[in-house]
Amino acid sequence: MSAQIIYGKSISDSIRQELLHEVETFKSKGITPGLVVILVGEDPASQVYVRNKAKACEQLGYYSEVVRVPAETTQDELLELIKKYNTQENINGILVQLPLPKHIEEKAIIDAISVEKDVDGFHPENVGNLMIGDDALLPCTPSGVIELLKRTGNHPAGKHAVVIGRSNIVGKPVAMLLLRENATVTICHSRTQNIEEMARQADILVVAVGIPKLVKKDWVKPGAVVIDVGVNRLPDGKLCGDVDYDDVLDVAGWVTPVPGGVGPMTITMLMANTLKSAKRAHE
Ligand SMILES: Nc1nc(=O)c2c([nH]1)NC[C@@H]1CN(c3ccc(C(=O)N[C@@H](CCC(=O)O)C(=O)O)cc3)C=[N+]21
Repeated sequence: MSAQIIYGKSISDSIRQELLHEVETFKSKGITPGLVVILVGEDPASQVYVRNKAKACEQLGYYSEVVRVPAETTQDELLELIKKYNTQENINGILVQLPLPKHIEEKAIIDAISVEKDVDGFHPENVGNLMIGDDALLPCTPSGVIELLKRTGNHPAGKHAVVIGRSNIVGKPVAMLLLRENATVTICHSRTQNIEEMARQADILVVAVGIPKLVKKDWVKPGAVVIDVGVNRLPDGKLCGDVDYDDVLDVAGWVTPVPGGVGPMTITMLMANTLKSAKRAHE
């Protein structure tokens, strides 16, 4: 038996098609969603993502700006830039690409982005609303994971979901969203004992730790859904996940590839958030 592959790229394409219809209705009222992506410094991996985001904007007919500032930009200068976009009416979403250079405090930057334009869903008020279950801009990768599950018929309700990783960007929010979908959720991390055994309890296993090929077939319950959030650039330039894809293939029921799995969904959910923010701004 071999796992079914979850083609994030094609699921992402069909969501973009749905978004395109919505955008067209919206634009017929003379309103265009706008996104600004701010890139500090020249990290080559970030360049690729930023390019993909700009491409998605073009595809959907959004207004988009990419602002590139040098790595030496001060925190105050960056805060000024954010303030400008906070008040600029043609901009509905502000994304400051992370990680930032060490002399800039990420928290100060995230806090400065207006809650309404926080399309990453990283602002404390959006995080709080996610936790409470109120309406919020949800973080893109976690909501992409939920979409992948639902659109392949793998509804989380009643399932045991095990999340490996506890970052603010993926692990914690994806656990919260799974809980909201009525899964029973376990969060594992670097200090978890018997992590392999924990993972093997999962009906849905979400891995977001940034360790290439950490998860082997012994970690996977037969038939489980394995969602690989890892994006690790290997020395040869190739992209690889946190899951040993070839190894788990004959044990898992479902598995996401890297690339072509969660990555494209992240950008699509960013587009969905930007549209949501634009709609709210014109209510
Ligand atoms: N403020 C902020 N928000 C982010 O959402 C954010 C960020 N900072 N910093 C970096 C990470 C990483 N990230 C990815 C987005 C798309 C792909 C993606 O589309 N990946 C393609 C392949 C791309 C390639 O070939 O490199 C795939 O997996 O198929 C990957 C990674 C967003 N991030």
